[in-house]
This record gives sequence, C-alpha cells and structure tokens, in this order.
Amino acid sequence: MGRKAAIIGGGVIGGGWAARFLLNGWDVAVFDPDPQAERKIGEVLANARASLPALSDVPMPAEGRLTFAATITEAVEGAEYIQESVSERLDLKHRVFAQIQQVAPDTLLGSSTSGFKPSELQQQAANPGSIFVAHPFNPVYLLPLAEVVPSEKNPADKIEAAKEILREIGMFPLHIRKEIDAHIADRFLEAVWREALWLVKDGIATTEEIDEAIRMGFGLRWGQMGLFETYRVAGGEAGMKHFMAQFGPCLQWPWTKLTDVPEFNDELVDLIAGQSDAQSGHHSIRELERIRDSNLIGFLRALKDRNWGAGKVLRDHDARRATAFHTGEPAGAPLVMAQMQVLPGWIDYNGHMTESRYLFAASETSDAFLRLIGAGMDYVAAGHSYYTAETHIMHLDEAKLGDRLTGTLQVLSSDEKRLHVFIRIQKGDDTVATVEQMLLHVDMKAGKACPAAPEVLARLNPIAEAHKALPRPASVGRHVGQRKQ
Ligand SMILES: NC(=O)C1=CN([C@@H]2O[C@H](COP(=O)(O)OP(=O)(O)OC[C@H]3O[C@@H](n4cnc5c(N)ncnc54)[C@H](O)[C@@H]3O)[C@@H](O)[C@H]2O)C=CC1
Ligand SMILES: C[N+](C)(C)CC(=O)CC(=O)[O-]
Repeated sequence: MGRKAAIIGGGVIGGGWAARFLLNGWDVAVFDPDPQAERKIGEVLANARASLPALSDVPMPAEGRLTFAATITEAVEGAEYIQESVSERLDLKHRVFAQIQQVAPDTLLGSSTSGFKPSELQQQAANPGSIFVAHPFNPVYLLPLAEVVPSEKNPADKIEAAKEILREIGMFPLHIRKEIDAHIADRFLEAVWREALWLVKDGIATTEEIDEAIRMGFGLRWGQMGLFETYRVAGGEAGMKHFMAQFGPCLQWPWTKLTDVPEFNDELVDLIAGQSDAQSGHHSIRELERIRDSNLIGFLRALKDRNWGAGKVLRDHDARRATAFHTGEPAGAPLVMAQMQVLPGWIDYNGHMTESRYLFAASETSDAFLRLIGAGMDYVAAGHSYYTAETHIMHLDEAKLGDRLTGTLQVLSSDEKRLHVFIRIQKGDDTVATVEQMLLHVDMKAGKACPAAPEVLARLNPIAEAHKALPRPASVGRHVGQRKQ
C-alpha cells in the first residue's frame, strides 16, 4: 500500500490536487457527490498526464491508485493527508470538516479556500489544530505555489509536516505568517480583477485588450521576477530608492479605483461574459486548458534551465526524487535515468517526434546520469564538466504525440577522462532509438580534457564495473549505412 491522500470536493481544484498527488505516486481517494465528478476528474487527469511529466528530468514514480469513495468516512480512512476543495461557502466547509474529524481528527487537513482565514475555518471544529489553509493555484498540477496559512491554534510541527508533504509532491509552500482575508496572492488578483472590471464597464478597454496588456508585457515579467525585483531593476542603477522617488508621487494621482467595487449585476456579467465569448468562444474550455498547460510547460522549462523562480522548485523536486530513486548499489541493468512525454512542439511535418528531440531525450538521460555521479550543476559551476565528443543515433521506431519515453543508460567503458555510454530511448518495451555517446571530462577554464574528480570517479566506477556484466549491444561501434546484423 502506498501513501494515501483524500481529496474532498473534486471540481476544478480538487481534480488538480488529485492529479498532482497521483502523478507523484500517492494513492488518492476522492469524495464528491456530483455524479459528473468522475468524468471531470478523468479529464483533468488526462491534461495533467499530458503535461506534468514534461517538467521532470528524472523518472516519475509509478502513478498512484485513484478511487472514488461513496462517503467522506471511506475517503479519509487511512489517509496521511486530506485536502478539502468544496465550494467556497463557510457553512459547507464547516459541515465537511465536522464529518472528516468524526473519523480522522488528527489527520492533516488542508483547505483550498481562496479567501477564508484559518481561524474562521477552525470555528466549532473537533480539532482546530489539524485544520489550516493550503491555497493552490489553477492548474494545481503545474503551478507550484501553495499558500500555507496557519492560525495560532496550529502546532508548528503539524504545519511543518504539511509543508514537507507539499514539497514531496513538487509544490512550493509559502508560509503566510499572519492570517488575513484572501491570504497574499488573491489580494493582488482581486485588485487587478476589480480594476479590469472597471475598465470594461467604463468602456475603456475590452476583455481582449486587457489580456493583451497583461500577456504582451508585465505578465511576462511577473512570472519570472515578481513585483519588487522587477521594479528594483526599473529604478536603474540606483535601484529601489530611485524607483520609489520617481514613481511614489503617482500614488496621489487618480490612476486607480482599486478600493472601489463596480456594482455586481446582470448587466456587468453580460458585458464581461459577452466580450469573453467573442474573444475566446471559438476554443472549448478543455482546449484552452491544453493551450495554457503547454505554454506553462515552455515557461517553466525555461525557468528550470536557468534555475530561477519556479524553475528552482522543479530542480529541487527532481533532486529529491533522484535521490530516492537511486539508493543502494547500482543495479546490474541499464539505469533508468529519465522519463519524458512527447509534447506538441516536438512533432515534425511527418507527424512524429522530430529528430532533434531524440538527441534531446538522450541528453536528458545522460545529464541525469551525470547528476547521479556527482557531476551536476554544482560541479559545472566549480569549473568541471563532461562534454559530448561524439554521438551516433539510430532511429528504430516512431514516437508519437503523447507517448511516454524512458531513457536508460548503460556504461560501456570509462576511465579517468572518458565515458562511453549507450542510451536506449524506450516506449514501453519498444526501443525507439539508441544513442551511443563518447563524453570527455574537461577543465572548462583550461578548455581541455582532464581527469574527473575522485568523488565523481568513486560513484562512476562501481556502476561501470557492474555494467561490464551486461551484454554489449550489437550496434555499438556501428558506422552509418552499415548493414544490420
Ligand atoms: N477555481 C479556482 O481558480 C480556485 C479555487 N480555489 C478554491 O478551491 C475550492 C473549490 O473551488 P473549485 O474547485 O473552483 O470549485 P468547483 O465548483 O469546481 O468544485 C467544487 C466541488 O465541490 C463539490 N462539493 C460540494 N459539496 C460537497 C460536499 N459536501 N462534499 C464533497 N464535495 C462537495 C462540488 O460537487 C464540486 O465538484 C474553493 O474553496 C475555492 O475558493 C482555490 C484556488 C483557485
Ligand atoms: C479566483 N480565485 C480567487 C478563485 C483564484 C484563486 O484562488 C487562485 C488562482 O488560481 O487564481
């Protein structure tokens, strides 16, 4: 039996939590009285399966088991963590907490609430100390942030345990030290939302123009630097003080209606919904979700390459799983080093995975191996690395959109400077490509080959020794155009 999470409420957000836990190897039990819940979660899960693995450079764990429970009691039985994601009504949340705590009073119980404070959620609870806010962002399976908000009734060790579980499933728990309505992020979102509603209501801009104003400019900046770091840079060499001196006086100007709320009535709803239909109604919601997800994958991968912002969280998550995956003695089999999903941008005009992605898949595999032997980014930053000197790819079968690929690596031979490897890109049991590579260990500053550090060789050598027992692949050393044996 794996670790189990219970998801109470399986709508947009509950479905996202279920997907994140499942794809990180947890068993998940969902309770939601909506007869459509199973179908809806199935669709969210399909989107998550098509996107989340693309962020990982180490093997994902086997997906957990998903069950739909008939009662809350059944769902929470044996759960190590419970996430409540029912509709945003305090009376409903109180009722659900009471039912949960009748049978699981001590289990960690995070609430997805966008606005309620933990002290409000805890009112009349059998065990207030177990209930806290864990506010995620949609899509929960891709965005790492979870605002974790305790009240003074939550023991610190419980909150730390919850944060650790969130990290284990690849999230970034941001500890909000003082409870406040709508936590931190939703206060911003609400302010921007109010201002946008005014701009549409007053006929200044359409929904489409507002979206362009965000996505063509500051939205791109926010996703990687946030607000203060962005404005620090905008202050020029004198930084934040200069920025504040220059733009501080604007606070007195009538630029903003942030504290005013437009009247919420049918007219406003029809105006906004009508413009939104005109802007985006030619896409279904599921299509928009897939577009959003593949764009997010692109952004997040770029941040991961730069080890910046949300990209750091992805790297930390990989590092945790890589450690958990490769413990103990190296197995006497090719090492499973990478798992990937064939994404839309990887497909060429022939309708299958484009050739550069085979090399990409091999690089993901060899990079993961280099991290395993201690020649990862820290090693590179200290001035040493392995460079690829030669590569031979054999394309044996097609990989198609959505296929899950596994990269395995066999060490053919190695010495202090050289590392000769054989990579198989697998689709299940089928090998779609083999990639033979010779890597050279280099001193990056001197720009020439040199012996690897003793600690790297100490990790590499036992693996190379174990791999000597493996059959030598028939295609090793094959030249281009040679007849198949
Ligand atoms: N939609 C969003 O963008 C975000 C929403 N949230 C929060 O997440 C929570 C859920 O919101 P959504 O998923 O958007 O709503 P939703 O309407 O998509 O889903 C709510 C689900 O709760 C279920 N439900 C109602 N009563 C229930 C009960 N007694 N037991 C179990 N399930 C029950 C409903 O059948 C429905 O499937 C809310 O607290 C919301 O504030 C948090 C972050 C983002
Ligand atoms: C609109 N909302 C308040 C429910 C949004 C959130 O809570 C977070 C998000 O995903 O934008």
